[in-house]
Amino acid sequence: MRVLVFGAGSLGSLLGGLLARAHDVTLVGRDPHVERVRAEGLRVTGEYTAHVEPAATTAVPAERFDLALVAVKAFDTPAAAAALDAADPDAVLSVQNGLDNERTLASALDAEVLAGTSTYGARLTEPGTVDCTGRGDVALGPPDGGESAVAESVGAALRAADIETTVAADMPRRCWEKLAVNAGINAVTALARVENGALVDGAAGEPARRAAAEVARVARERGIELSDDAAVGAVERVATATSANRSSMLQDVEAGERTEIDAISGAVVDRADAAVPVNETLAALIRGWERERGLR
Ligand SMILES: NC(=O)C1=CN([C@@H]2O[C@H](COP(=O)(O)OP(=O)(O)OC[C@H]3O[C@@H](n4cnc5c(N)ncnc54)[C@H](O)[C@@H]3O)[C@@H](O)[C@H]2O)C=CC1
Ligand SMILES: CC(C)(CO)C(=O)C(=O)O
Repeated sequence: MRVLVFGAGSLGSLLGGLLARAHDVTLVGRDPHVERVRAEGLRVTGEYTAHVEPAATTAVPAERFDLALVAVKAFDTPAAAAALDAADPDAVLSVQNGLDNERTLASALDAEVLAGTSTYGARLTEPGTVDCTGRGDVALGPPDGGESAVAESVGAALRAADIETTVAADMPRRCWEKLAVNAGINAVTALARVENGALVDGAAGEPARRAAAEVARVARERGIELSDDAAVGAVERVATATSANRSSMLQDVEAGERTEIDAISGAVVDRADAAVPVNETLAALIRGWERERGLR
């Protein structure tokens, strides 16, 4: 398969690096990472050990691709959609966090867009090197649920590269459950400056559980079957499994960079029929910090 990875940062480089063991992969990212991959190849360390030589570029080549895998931060999705037009991909898979990414991509591209969730942990440690900090899995399928031949063939391509993959007919529920996990963990850990494990039995766990229960309520308002217990249980399970992790939002705040708050807590607030006070508060605090820093 010819695969274009748009957003060769942490997750894009990990999945792109793994895919390059079985497919013809082109990474689209930024220098100095792209420059180093071109010169020395891409090293994958941590849970996997690999040295691969995918093509790497800072602009989407005007060539045909079977699959475009989108791994930019959610606020860069409109730019990704505009840039991907040049590559004319047959299928597009978003592995990003947050709601709306698939809709943004589908509205701009003449391709079958698949929803995806990834629980792999990835971190670019230096240009040319990505560390897999946790083996997880990718779930993918049509964004509105159901089955599709394209989803099956993309799933088979990921499995051929030894990426743990589930082709799922219930992506709407899975995306909302992942949203509950991110709404519960990300802003709380970023504001409290704690690792994910502090939410398991520490005082910061209470707002995390309340935020997740609000996501479940909003999901049900939108016709998705997600119980409070399932959403809260997912937060507890992920916080336990990733207890030593600093969430991506905590890392963004520590690096003084823009966060994905709009696509996570903000998306919950935007879709709620009634007040979601915990998510409203978390979104307002992180947005306030971003404004203060001139990031929005
Ligand atoms: N890193 C992880 O372990 C996980 C990340 N995710 C999600 O995956 C998405 C990506 O996350 P990360 O890889 O951590 O972010 P990242 O910031 O490390 O990677 C994104 C990359 O896209 C590049 N990029 C953005 N716009 C571009 C453009 N126009 N042209 C070329 N390159 C461009 C950036 O330079 C950056 O290197 C996010 O939605 C995140 O929430 C989900 C699960 C785990
Ligand atoms: C699952 C979790 C919370 C792991 O840290 C994550 O997706 C993130 O940090 O963005």
